[in-house]
Amino acid sequence: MSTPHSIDSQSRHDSAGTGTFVPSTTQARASQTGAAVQMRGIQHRFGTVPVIEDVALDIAAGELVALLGPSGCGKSTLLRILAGLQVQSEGEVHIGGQRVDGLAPRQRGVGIVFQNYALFPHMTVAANVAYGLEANGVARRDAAHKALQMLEMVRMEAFAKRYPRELSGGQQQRVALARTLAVEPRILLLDEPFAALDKNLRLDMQIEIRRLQRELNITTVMVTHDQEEAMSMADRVAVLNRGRLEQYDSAVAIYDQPATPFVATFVGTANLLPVTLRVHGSQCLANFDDGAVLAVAQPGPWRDAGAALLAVRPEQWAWQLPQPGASARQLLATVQLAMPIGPTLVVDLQTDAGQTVKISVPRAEGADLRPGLRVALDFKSGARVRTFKAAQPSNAGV
Ligand SMILES: Nc1ncnc2c1ncn2[C@@H]1O[C@H](COP(=O)(O)OP(=O)(O)OP(=O)(O)O)[C@@H](O)[C@H]1O
Repeated sequence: MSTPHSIDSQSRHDSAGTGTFVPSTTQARASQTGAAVQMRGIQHRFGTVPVIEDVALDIAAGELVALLGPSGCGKSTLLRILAGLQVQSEGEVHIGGQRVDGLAPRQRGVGIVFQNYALFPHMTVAANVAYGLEANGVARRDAAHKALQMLEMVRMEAFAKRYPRELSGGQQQRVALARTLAVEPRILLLDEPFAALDKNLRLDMQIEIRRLQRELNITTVMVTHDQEEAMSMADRVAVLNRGRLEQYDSAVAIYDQPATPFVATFVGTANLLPVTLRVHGSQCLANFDDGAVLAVAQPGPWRDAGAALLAVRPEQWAWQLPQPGASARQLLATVQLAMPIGPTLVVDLQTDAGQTVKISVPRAEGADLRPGLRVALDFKSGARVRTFKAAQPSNAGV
C-alpha cells in the first residue's frame, strides 16, 4: 500500500512563521516525523476547583502516549489544553519546540478524533474527508484526490460515495481518522476513540490505529480509561489521578514497578496489604497483623523499615497446604471463591487476620482450591513485590 500521507514541514507553516496551517497537496512520502510536545507546570482550575495540578509531560516525536485514569481525573481537560480547546490556568505548552499558548488548534497543527466521530451527516464519506482540505484553501480537485488517498490508507475507498449513516461505527471511525489525517496534523489527539465500539471491533481498530500511527510516525496522544487499551497501544502511559500525574513510563515499567499504591491497583490488579517491614542485613521481612512473616525478595538498600503497604499482584503468590510442623509464621488463609477465567483460576482468600487476598494460578494447578480449603500463602520465588510507606499513600516505593 502506498502511503498517501505527506508531511512537508515547509508546507505546513507559512514562511512568516506565524504558525498558519497550510496543508501540502504533494504526493505522499513514505513517512513523516511528528512533532515533540512539552507540557510544563500545567495547572487548571474550573472556577476555584483545581482539576489539573502541576503536570509536566515530555512526549517524543513519533511517540504514542496514553493518558490513563479514572473518570474525572482530568485527562480530557489535559488533552483539550494540549489541543488549544481549553486555556490552562498556568503552565506552558510547546509543540515542535514552539510555544503554542494562545494559538488555536489549527494553528497548533493538531488533529483531533472525538469519541462520536462528528462526521457531517449530509456529506458523503469523500466529501467529509475533503472538507478540511477545502476549508484550508486546497483546490476542489486536489482535495478530492487527496481524500481518496486518505480513504485508501484507512481501507475505506470502496465507501467513498456513502453517507455516514450507511456505515458501521468502526467504518465511521476510519473516516473520521482519514478526515483528521488529511490535513496533515503534527500531533494526532484521540479522545476515547474506541469507547463506542464493541470488543472485537475495538481490538481491530486499536491494531489499525497503531499501524497507521507507526507508519506515519505521527506523535499521538490518546485519552482512555481502559488500562488494557493504554498498556497494549502506547509507547508510554501517563497515569493521572485527581489531576496529578502519578506515573509516566512504559507499560511494562508501570505494571512491574508501579510508583504509587494508586497505580498498582488502577493498572492491573494488586492486593494492598498493610505490614511492618523489618530489615535483617540484606533481607527484608514483612510482618503481618496475625504474626505471619514473609521474606520480600527485593534488592535493597532498605531505607525505610516500619509501617508499609505491600502491593502484590495475584500472579506473584504461591500457595501450599499448611505445614503442620512449620513455625507459626506462615500466612494462613481460607479459600472463599475460585473463578476460572480462561486458562487461569482467580481465587479469593481471606487471611486469618481478615484481609482479602486475590491470587491467580494456572487452572491445571488449582484443582484443589475449593471454598473452605486452608492454605499457606507465600511470595513466589523471585517475585518483586512493591512496598510503599504506609503513612503517605502516594509516595514512591521504599
Ligand atoms: N467545563 C467545565 N466546567 C467545570 N468543571 C469541569 C468542566 N469540564 C470538566 N470539569 C470537571 O473537571 C474534572 C476533570 O474532568 P475531565 O473531563 O478532564 O475528566 P476525565 O478524566 O476526562 O473524565 P471522563 O473519563 O469521565 O471523561 C471533573 O471533575 C469535571 O467534572
